Amino acid sequence: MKESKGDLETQISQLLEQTAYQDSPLYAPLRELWTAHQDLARRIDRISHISDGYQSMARQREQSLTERLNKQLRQLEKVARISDRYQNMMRDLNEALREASTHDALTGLGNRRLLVDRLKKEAERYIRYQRPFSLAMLDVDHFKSINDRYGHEVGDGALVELARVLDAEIRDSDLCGRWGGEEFLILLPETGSDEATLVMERVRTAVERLGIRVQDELVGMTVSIGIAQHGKNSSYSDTISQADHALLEAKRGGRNRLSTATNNAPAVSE
Ligand SMILES: Nc1nc2c(ncn2[C@@H]2O[C@H](COP(=O)(O)OP(=O)(O)OP(=O)(O)O)[C@@H](O)[C@H]2O)c(=O)[nH]1
Repeated sequence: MKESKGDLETQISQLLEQTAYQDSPLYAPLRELWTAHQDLARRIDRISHISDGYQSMARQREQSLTERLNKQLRQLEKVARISDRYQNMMRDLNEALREASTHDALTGLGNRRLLVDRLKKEAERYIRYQRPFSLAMLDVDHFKSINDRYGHEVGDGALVELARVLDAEIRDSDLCGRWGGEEFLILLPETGSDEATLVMERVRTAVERLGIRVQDELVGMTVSIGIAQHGKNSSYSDTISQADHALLEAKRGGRNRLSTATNNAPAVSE
């Protein structure tokens, strides 16, 4: 039967302790061998102890490194989330600013700046391609009396209703904006003054039919409209002036009517 290492070592140690064998010629070499073996075993023990220590140190360092890395990753994720939120906020804010700078707060229609921008573009297109376009300037008739009689809030509500009707009556490619106060401007691309007159007559009738409900009363409202087709050698502001003059003409002619500028001489139609 094979002896285990432990058994052999016990045996040798017991042999060396017995005085009876001390005179044997093998005793001294065996003792030397035994001492060398024990020395070697101690050194191996020490080395494996040190190695174990190193290994556990390395494991600990590895662990703390992983923990530090995970912590940094978590912080990075947090920063990325904050940055995403911040960017979304900035995008929304920019969008709101852009909307506020180009749209009227009361009616939601385009404002004077947006209208002028589009007008300039249409005037440039006219120079390049000679595509016709027309402008219609609208003003609510006797609007002051609505304010005076029912109050400013009802007046505001009437303007909102009016804006909704104007926007509903025109094509998607047209642009209706608030020029200021109770004045509105409609830009009609690809439209000559004859066609613009038809469209605006439809708009005038729609407004005339519109009743603003104030408590039990239905308050009527009408608009006067001046129309001008953009012409050769005209700037966009010339066309605005022509539409404005035509509007004055419609007012002078009795209100609730259209006036179309022809060669700078407005022709009134009821
Ligand atoms: N409620 C309200 N009223 C406004 C607003 N902007 C302008 N107005 C009023 O619109 C009225 C315009 O009055 P006028 O310029 O005298 O013209 P009008 O009474 O409409 O008479 P005509 O244009 O001559 O037919 C003024 O009373 C302004 O205060 C607004 O945003 N809300």
